[in-house]
Amino acid sequence: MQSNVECNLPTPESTTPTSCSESNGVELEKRNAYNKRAGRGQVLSGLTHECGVFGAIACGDWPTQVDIAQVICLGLVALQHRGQESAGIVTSAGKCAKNFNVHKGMGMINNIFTDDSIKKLKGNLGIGHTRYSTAAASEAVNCQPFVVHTQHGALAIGHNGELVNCDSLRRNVLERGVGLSTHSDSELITQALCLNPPEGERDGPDWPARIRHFMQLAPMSYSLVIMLKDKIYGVRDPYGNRPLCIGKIVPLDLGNQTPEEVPADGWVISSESCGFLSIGARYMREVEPGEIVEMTRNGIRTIDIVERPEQKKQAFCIFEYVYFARSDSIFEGQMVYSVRMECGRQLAREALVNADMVSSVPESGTAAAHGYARESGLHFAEVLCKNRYVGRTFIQPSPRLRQLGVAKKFGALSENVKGKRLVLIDDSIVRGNTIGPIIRLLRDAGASEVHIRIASPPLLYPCYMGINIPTREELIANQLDADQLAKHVGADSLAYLSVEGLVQAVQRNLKSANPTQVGHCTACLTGEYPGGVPQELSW
Ligand SMILES: O=P(O)(O)OC[C@H]1O[C@H](OP(=O)(O)OP(=O)(O)O)[C@H](O)[C@@H]1O
Ligand SMILES: NC(=O)CC[C@H](N)C(=O)O
Ligand code: SF4
Ligand SMILES: [Mg+2]
Repeated sequence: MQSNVECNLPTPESTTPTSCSESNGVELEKRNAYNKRAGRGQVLSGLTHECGVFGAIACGDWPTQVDIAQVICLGLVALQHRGQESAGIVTSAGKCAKNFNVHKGMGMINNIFTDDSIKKLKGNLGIGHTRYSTAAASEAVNCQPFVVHTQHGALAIGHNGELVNCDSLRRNVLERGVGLSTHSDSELITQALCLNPPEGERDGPDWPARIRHFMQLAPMSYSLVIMLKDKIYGVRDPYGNRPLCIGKIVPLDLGNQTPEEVPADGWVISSESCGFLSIGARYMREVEPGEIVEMTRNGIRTIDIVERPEQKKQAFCIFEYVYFARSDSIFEGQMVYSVRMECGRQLAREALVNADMVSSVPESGTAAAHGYARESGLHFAEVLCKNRYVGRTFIQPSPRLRQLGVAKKFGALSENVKGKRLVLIDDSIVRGNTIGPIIRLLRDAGASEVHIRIASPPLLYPCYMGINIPTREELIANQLDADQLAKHVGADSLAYLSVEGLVQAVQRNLKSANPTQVGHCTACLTGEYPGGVPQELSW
């Protein structure tokens, strides 16, 4: 085992706010990261997930036979990996509905929704949300969807993302006489949509104009489901930073027809497509960056596509491919699993090792490990068994148990490991807390060499678009280069995928109607933010 090198990593307590006079860049970044995260659980490792949004509407005669609330609930279960703090569903009966039916709560979907609560969520359309907080505390008051009553009826919103210009938009909304009851950027979006558009409205509310107006005020980052009494709007920000896609609910028996040919029983809209088959829906397409889609009982249609400023490129979050999304989801015409395999192949081309076998840190490193194995000709075998019940909601460990760290989560498959020279693939290294104890575990189980290969480049910069990468100094790659980190974690060698390699792997088999517009956000790897460095960060 190699000796550890010294590194000056911050303790979680060192991100406590400092006095107001210490407002140089780093201190400001630290203080704002702390304020923004106030009320949220402490994060010890990894990138924390995002939110998931979901919407469903029945076609044909209403009241419908389609079990809308159950469809949404199952749709949210499929998005559970995107957020485990709280969830909610809001349904509506249609134009004559006096009120929306609302059920929200803290925790996981299966604990929040029971047969009883689902029965009460009657309706012909509805939206749902599962939350990992990025702005405002993880508390019941910030659970989504948000519901407000406007002059023109009720409005509900589910939001995935984070507004980069939250503070100025907040001032703008407050100056127009609107009150806000939380610090949530998603409530802010709800209220911003209640503002009359500058060109005014002739015959009642013009919701598409209001949405367009909001999109001009806030360039990114959001995928939204917006529900009125009898319709749902799906909205993706002009950069396409967060995912959103459309599915069609079709009869269970299609005979010899394709899903495109049969009339829809209903339509769904979701952050990811991974849950569609479980609710009898088929994937149709993505919502395009900047697109506003309207879903009614008569079908779906594009209302508008809002342009990006100054012809900037799309900026879909590349970490959706690396880590966040479920492997069976489809983005840009390709399955996430295939892209992860492609990253592994590329990693083998860039950083081959002379070893006996390839393995992975389950689950998210596994597809890349298979790609690495195929490209290198090395044999793949599992070396770690993951306890799927040690989740984020696990009891706060005592200091003694906390020191055992990831050993709680993984066991070594010692018979596969003994005497072997291993290449171990993980998807990412963030704070560097996970990989060291895993290497120890494998060495204790008899591995003769452990070479670490990471299927993404070093994380160096914070994310202002909704991912919890708090401060530069918490990112281990800003403290140690690959060789130093190898020593620090006790690996025989360590190498990352290059930024160019990652982008190539993502774009190699991508299908786009508009290839010149394709683009991915890599800001946390390169420091190049899609809209330029935000002028006024809310951090
Ligand atoms: O460098 P660190 O800060 O320790 O974080 C890196 C780890 O975090 C993520 O996994 P995580 O354990 O969060 O969840 P997973 O089981 O979904 O992979 C990621 O897949 C890495 O394994
Ligand atoms: N992770 C997300 O997308 C969060 C949405 C929103 N910013 C919130 O904190 O509720
Ligand atoms: S900075 Fe990183 S995590 Fe954030 S949106 Fe861009 S690629 Fe995704
Ligand atoms: Mg992991």
